[in-house]
Amino acid sequence: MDYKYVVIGGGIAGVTCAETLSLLEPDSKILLVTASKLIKAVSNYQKVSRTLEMFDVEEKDKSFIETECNNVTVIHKTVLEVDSIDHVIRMCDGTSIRYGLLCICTGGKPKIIAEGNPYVLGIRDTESVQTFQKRLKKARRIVVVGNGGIATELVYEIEGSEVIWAIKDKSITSTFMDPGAATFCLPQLNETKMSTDKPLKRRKYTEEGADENVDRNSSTPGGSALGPDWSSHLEMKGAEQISHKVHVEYKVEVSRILTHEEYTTCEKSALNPSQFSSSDCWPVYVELNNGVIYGCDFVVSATGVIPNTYPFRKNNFDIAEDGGIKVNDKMQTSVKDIYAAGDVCNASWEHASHWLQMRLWSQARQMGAYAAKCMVSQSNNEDIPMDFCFEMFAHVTKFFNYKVIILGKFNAQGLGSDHELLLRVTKGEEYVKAVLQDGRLQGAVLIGETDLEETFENLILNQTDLSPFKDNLLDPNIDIEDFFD
Ligand SMILES: Cc1cc2nc3c(=O)[nH]c(=O)nc-3n(C[C@H](O)[C@H](O)[C@H](O)COP(=O)(O)OP(=O)(O)OC[C@H]3O[C@@H](n4cnc5c(N)ncnc54)[C@H](O)[C@@H]3O)c2cc1C
Ligand SMILES: NC(=O)C1=CN([C@@H]2O[C@H](COP(=O)(O)OP(=O)(O)OC[C@H]3O[C@@H](n4cnc5c(N)ncnc54)[C@H](O)[C@@H]3O)[C@@H](O)[C@H]2O)C=CC1
Repeated sequence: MDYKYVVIGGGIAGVTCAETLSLLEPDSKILLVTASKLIKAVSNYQKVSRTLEMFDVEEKDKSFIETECNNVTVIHKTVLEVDSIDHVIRMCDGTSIRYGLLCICTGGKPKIIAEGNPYVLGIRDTESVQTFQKRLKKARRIVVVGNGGIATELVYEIEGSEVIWAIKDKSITSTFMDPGAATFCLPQLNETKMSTDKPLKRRKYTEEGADENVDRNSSTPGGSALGPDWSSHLEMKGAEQISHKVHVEYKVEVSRILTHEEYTTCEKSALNPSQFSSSDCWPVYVELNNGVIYGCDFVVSATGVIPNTYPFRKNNFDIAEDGGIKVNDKMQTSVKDIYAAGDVCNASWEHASHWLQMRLWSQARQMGAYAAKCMVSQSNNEDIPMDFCFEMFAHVTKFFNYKVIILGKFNAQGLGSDHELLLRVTKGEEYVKAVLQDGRLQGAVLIGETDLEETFENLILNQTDLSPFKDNLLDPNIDIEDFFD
C-alpha cells in the first residue's frame, strides 16, 4: 500500500500533523499509524495571547479523525522499523507500507530510576496512572523522586499517604520555577487540600477509555502521554486518614533501592521524619546519597522523559544529547524525506532569543502542525517561514492550585550573571518575577491571577527599553497595560 504522507504516533504531535496535512492537501492519501488504540484530540482550542494557548485534550477512537478528515486512514499497529532507502515502514505484524514523506511522532517514555524494580513506578499514560492509583490505595508512605511537572502535581494531589519528596535541587519544582517562586508555593504543600479549587482558566483532560497497552520495555511502545489536568480529576488517595503530609529531602539523589531483606542486613537504620509514622517495617527502602534511608510502600520515579526512538535504531538519524532525533528549522531529520515532531525530537535549529524547547503538550501540537506545513511545502517545492510560535517560549499550567505562566527565558536560561530580577510577591496571592537584561524584558514567571501575561509577552517580543520605567514596572498601583499602550 502506498501513501503520500505517513505519520507515526497517535499522540498530540502525530494527530495534529495528520489533521494539518489533511487540511492542506484534502486530496492526498494520508496514513496515521499508532500503537495506542485511542488517539489524542485537541478540542476547545483557545489562544490566550499571541504565544499562549490552552486547549482540552480528549482520547478518542480512531474513527474520530477518519470522520473529520476523510483522506486520513488510521491503523492501530506498532512500527517495527523504517527502511529509508525504499521508503517503507515495517510493522510488528509483518505488514509494510510505502511512504512518500514520513513524520515520526512517537513521543517519549518515562526515564525511570532502577527500571524493572517492581517497587518503582513511572507515570506516562492512562495505564500507568491506573497502576499507580491501585498501589496508592494500600500505601501508607511513598517516596517521589524527581522535581519536574509530574512530581509537583503528584505531591500536591496525593492525600492519605505520607510522601517523601526526594529532589536533586535546593528548591521544589525547579524545572518550572526559580527558588523564590518555590518558596512562595511551599506553604501549599502541607496545607489541608481545599475542597473548592481556586478559579482557574484552564481546562480538563478527559478520556473515553483506557489505552491498549503493553509492557514497558524499550521495544514496546505504550499509550500517548497524559496532559493538562491529568492529576486534578483523579482520585489519589492512600490508605491513611490524613490530608497532605509531605517531607521534602533537598539536594539528594537515590543511591540504592533495598528490599526489606536487604535492609535488614545493611546495618543502617531508616529515618522517620518528625510527624511521620514511626513504623520501621516497609516493603522497600530508599537510600539517598546523603546516607539517609527511608522506608516506603513504593517509589514513583518522575525523572523525565526519554524520546522513543527504538524503532529507528537502525536508521542513521543524528541524535541529540537528550536522546531526541535532531530536526532542523523545517522539522526535517538528517534522513531524507523523514520529519519528526513532539517529544521524540530535539529542536536542533538556532532558536530565537526567547524560545526554548520543553517537552510539553503545546509544543507537541505546534511542532506537529508546523511539520505538516513543511512536508507539504517540500512536496510543492516551496519555502515557508518558521511559525511564529517558535519566536517565544510560553506555557500556562497549574501548580499547587495556582495558575502559573512562564514566558521567554523565565529562569534566565543562557543569560549568564549579567541580568537582573524584579520581584513582586503577595503571600498566598501572587508571585511575579521579571527577568531583565540591558533594561529589556527577557522572561517572566507569573503565579496567581496577575493579568500581566499579554503585556509581558509584548514587552519580551518587542524588546522595549524599560530602563526609564524599571522602578515602576511591577508597581501594583500602576496599570502597566495602559502605560505601554
Ligand atoms: C503525566 C503527564 C502529565 C503531563 N502534563 C502536561 C501538562 O500539564 N502540560 C503540558 O503542556 N504537557 C504535559 N505533559 C507533556 C505532554 O503530555 C507531552 O509533551 C505530549 O503529550 C507529547 O506528545 P507526543 O505526541 O509527542 O507524544 P505521545 O503523546 O507520547 O504520543 C506518542 C504516540 O506514538 C505512539 N507510538 C510510539 N511508538 C510507536 C511505534 N513503534 N509504532 C506506532 N506508534 C507508536 C504511541 O502509542 C503514542 O500514540 C504531561 C506528560 C505526562 C506524562
Ligand atoms: N503542568 C505541566 O506543564 C506538566 C508538564 N509535564 C511534562 O511531562 C514530561 C514528564 O514530566 P517529568 O517526568 O516530571 O519530567 P521533567 O522534565 O519535568 O522533570 C524531571 C525531573 O527529574 C529530575 N531528575 C532527572 N533524573 C533524576 C535522577 N536520576 N534522580 C533524581 N531526579 C532526577 C530532574 O532534575 C527534573 O527535576 C515533561 O516533559 C514535563 O515538562 C508533566 C507534568 C505536568
